[in-house]
Amino acid sequence: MRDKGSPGEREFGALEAGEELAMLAEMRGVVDAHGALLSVNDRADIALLAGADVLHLGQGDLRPEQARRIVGDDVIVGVSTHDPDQAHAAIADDAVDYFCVGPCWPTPTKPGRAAPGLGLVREVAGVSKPWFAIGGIDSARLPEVRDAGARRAVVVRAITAADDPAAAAAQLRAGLA
Ligand SMILES: Cc1ncc(COP(=O)(O)OP(=O)(O)O)c(N)n1
Ligand SMILES: Cc1ncsc1CCOP(=O)(O)O
Repeated sequence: MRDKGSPGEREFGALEAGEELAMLAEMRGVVDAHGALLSVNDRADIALLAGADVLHLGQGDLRPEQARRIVGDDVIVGVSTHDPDQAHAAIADDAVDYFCVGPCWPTPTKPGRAAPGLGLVREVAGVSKPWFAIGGIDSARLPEVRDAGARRAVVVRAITAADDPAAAAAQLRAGLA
């Protein structure tokens, strides 16, 4: 769950911790019904209390080893990275289970975030720790992202802004198979 920059956040302000927990409790039921994972953005305390499967950290959040002290060893911990140093630090960090590299293209979902582009994807291509390309990716761009070496991708608008989100997700999945 990521509320940052959402229409709901713009209209009602950022979620209070209690509101976020209540929403996560509802989402737990939905993700379980679909055999999916429940991922919490930024907040280790909320991930622990929500029984999340995944905690995703940005560069300005708790460091992975600090977050681990809160969520323990059973939660999957991931990190956003935006340059080679950050990516190699995530690769070397035993507290990190996966990492993301991007934005691959500038994206309105992350206003003001400079895009390292596909160069960063190429930098980490072949690394054995699981990693995802992120930022500005849609089905049309997926072949380029794959050619750069990515086998996994994170998208926001390509699904949330699609006329048919289920079809868009299926097309993306097929493009990564
Ligand atoms: C899988 C995945 N990737 C990235 C995010 C993070 O979004 P955000 O908090 O806006 O960005 P960073 O601060 O981490 O750069 C996520 N939740 N999940
Ligand atoms: C959270 C985040 N971090 C780098 S780009 C991004 C957002 C990606 O959104 P979109 O898929 O809509 O470009």
